Amino acid sequence: MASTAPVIMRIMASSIQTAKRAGGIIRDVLKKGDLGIVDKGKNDPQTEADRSAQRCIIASLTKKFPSVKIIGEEGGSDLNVCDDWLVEDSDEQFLQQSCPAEWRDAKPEDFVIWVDPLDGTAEYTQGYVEHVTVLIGIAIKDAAVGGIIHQPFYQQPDGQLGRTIWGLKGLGTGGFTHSLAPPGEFIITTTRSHSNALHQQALNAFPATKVIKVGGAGFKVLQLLEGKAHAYVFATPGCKKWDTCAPEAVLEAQGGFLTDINGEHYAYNADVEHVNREGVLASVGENHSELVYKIPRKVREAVGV
Ligand SMILES: Nc1ncnc2c1ncn2[C@@H]1O[C@H](COP(=O)(O)O)[C@@H](O)[C@H]1OP(=O)(O)O
Ligand SMILES: [Mg+2]
Ligand SMILES: [Mg+2]
Ligand SMILES: [Mg+2]
Repeated sequence: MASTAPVIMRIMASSIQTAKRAGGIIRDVLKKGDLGIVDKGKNDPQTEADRSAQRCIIASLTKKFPSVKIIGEEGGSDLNVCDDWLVEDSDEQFLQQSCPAEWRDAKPEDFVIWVDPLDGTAEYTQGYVEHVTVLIGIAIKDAAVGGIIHQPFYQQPDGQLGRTIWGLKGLGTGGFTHSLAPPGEFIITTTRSHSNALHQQALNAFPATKVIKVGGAGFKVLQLLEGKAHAYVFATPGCKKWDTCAPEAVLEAQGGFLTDINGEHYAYNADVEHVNREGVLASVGENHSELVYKIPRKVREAVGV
């Protein structure tokens, strides 16, 4: 079954296992205590966990899918990794499912895999480890189609650490229980470490009953999926394609939307600009275009300039 399954199914099944392994690396670096922090820019740290998790993911997926384009947040990585970091297996349960017809004939050269080995690095370095996710997003041509969101520090009821959420458009989602956000309230989830005056103006335009400030694009989308918030607002550039590809695919496989603040989808082919210049607006799906028009036009015009 595994070797004959369509490419999208094999990439998803390998990415699920690889994201779990990367999560283990992220826990190990924290346990050892030497984070090896490097500043890539303002409010833009990188740690040994970002570097090592990326090497694990890109080496594993490159070996399995040599003709698929893979773009990782941390740039070119040394792919000569120890066997322990080379993930060869696939999620067999995922492979039992049938591939949506629309993706069955996609060829390796149609794909781009967008890798954020550790989303929420600022929070990781500050001890908010529950905000951290590993994101593997799978695009076919321009569209974010599949995604893995792995939470290395999620505490399972049996005490085990880590859970893995997946979504594939046309198939659905797995790894979590979907809940609706409370009716009669309007809860916004937004950045805790990358705010500015313009972003604050956009937030002020919404009649929010509560604003939750947490780190990471992956964690904020999980809050939408689990009914803890109605909308995710980020009205400033700063997020990149590897931050939004996996969250967009998972959220939209569950009926939500993730777009820029004008309501347009980003394109995820290999030639796009990495920065999401027009910000991020995500919602559980009931009223996405209404949310777009809540943001004052002046604010929308100023974002990305
Ligand atoms: N100004 C920025 N510079 C670098 N990365 C950013 C910036 N703004 C957002 N990001 C990335 O988008 C994620 C979500 O943003 P926020 O938590 O502020 O809502 C961040 O965790 C970070 O990803 P990463 O942690 O992978 O570098
Ligand atoms: Mg980063
Ligand atoms: Mg990120
Ligand atoms: Mg990152």
